Amino acid sequence: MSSQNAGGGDAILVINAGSSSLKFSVFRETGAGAVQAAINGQISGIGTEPRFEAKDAAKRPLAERAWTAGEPSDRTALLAFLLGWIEERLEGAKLLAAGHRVVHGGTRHAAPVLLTPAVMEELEGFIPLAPLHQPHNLAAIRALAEAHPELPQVACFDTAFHRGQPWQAQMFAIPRELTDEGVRRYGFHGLSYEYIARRLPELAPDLADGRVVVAHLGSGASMCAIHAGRSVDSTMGFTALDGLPMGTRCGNIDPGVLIYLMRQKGMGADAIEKLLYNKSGLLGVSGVSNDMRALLDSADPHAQEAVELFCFRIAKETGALAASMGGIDALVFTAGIGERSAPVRARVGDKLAWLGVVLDPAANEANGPLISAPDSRIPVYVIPTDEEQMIALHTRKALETA
Ligand SMILES: Nc1ncnc2c1ncn2[C@@H]1O[C@H](COP(=O)(O)OP(=O)(O)O)[C@@H](O)[C@H]1O
Ligand SMILES: CC(=O)OP(=O)(O)O
Ligand SMILES: [Mg+2]
Repeated sequence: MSSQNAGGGDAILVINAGSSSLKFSVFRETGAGAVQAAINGQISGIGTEPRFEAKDAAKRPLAERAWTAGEPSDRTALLAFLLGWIEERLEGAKLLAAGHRVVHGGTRHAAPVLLTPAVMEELEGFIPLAPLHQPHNLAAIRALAEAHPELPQVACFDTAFHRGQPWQAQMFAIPRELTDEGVRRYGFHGLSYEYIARRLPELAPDLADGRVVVAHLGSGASMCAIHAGRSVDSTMGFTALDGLPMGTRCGNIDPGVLIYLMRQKGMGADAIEKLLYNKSGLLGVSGVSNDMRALLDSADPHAQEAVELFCFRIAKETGALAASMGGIDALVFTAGIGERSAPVRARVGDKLAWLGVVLDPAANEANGPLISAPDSRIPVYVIPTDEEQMIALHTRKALETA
């Protein structure tokens, strides 16, 4: 890409490559290490009907495109299109680096890292631990390195924010050799939690040292116990399958079920992986959809059961995470469902009445930020997450310290 700086501030490209989408942002430096998003966009429907859209900082549409059946639309072709589009849009501004969300960083990476071939090789080793995410994260890095070998690239890990958890939260009760080789609880969605941990004290300064349960409810869903800005426990474990039921993932499950599937159903690892990652969760329970909006609109009793199970498990995990911290001073909802679904938040709120949670229905309908009533024992917030901004800030910092 161009090394000419034609004004507008140097740029950082952020890529969040998911299982069926490729989200991206272009951030511009605004001085003193600060960054501001200039473009946000995504290619969604990868593997089915890819669609590209991009918006400017004021959320005005910049471009849209769909791919017709005959056109090449595999990941490589889509990424090449995306990079070409971004390059044109940079209009000569200097691209400093690309920052990527990489879901699994193993035990070693407690901070973002500048990518080298050796680090890439290490990260490849985590593909079996995050089959829905890690291969796509790394493919985007590789494609970009091929097209622009000189461009510094930084990996920002979903696991990093959780690396400081107490050992009890990280350990499974299995033979120690397995723990030592890395079979432990890692936790995910760390970039989102880190963003919330920074943002919440701006809204509520007295919560800076508090015990906060954050519910990240997107198509992947998890919850985190944050005490004084640090992760102390989370619902996701070794992989992003654990914890809450999700769009298509099962969440917490008795490992005896897996043995049953192997013995009684003759299922192998690939079939079990597909069942638990792609066919379970809201989709599996409802038989209708993995999309919360469709379930809330459906009269099908199984759709209603899926919603109820989701809310039940969120309430249950809130209690567990509060116990991990010895109490709870606030509850925060974030990500797709957490930010936009008043009915889900209302149901969870009802189930936490024992804790003294009382929501303000009008504030909840308006998506917050404060959605609890004045007489609620703890405040409840809705805070839109911004993983991309966290990645841009980390990438900027990694360049400075490199
Ligand atoms: N208004 C809404 N009401 C309920 N659920 C919603 C709403 N808008 C989005 N969602 C849900 O949010 C999910 C996507 O959340 P998001 O955080 O963008 O997920 P991800 O980044 O994991 O793809 C969708 O699957 C959809 O179910
Ligand atoms: C880790 C994870 O589940 O990510 P996502 O929510 O993007 O699927
Ligand atoms: Mg997400």
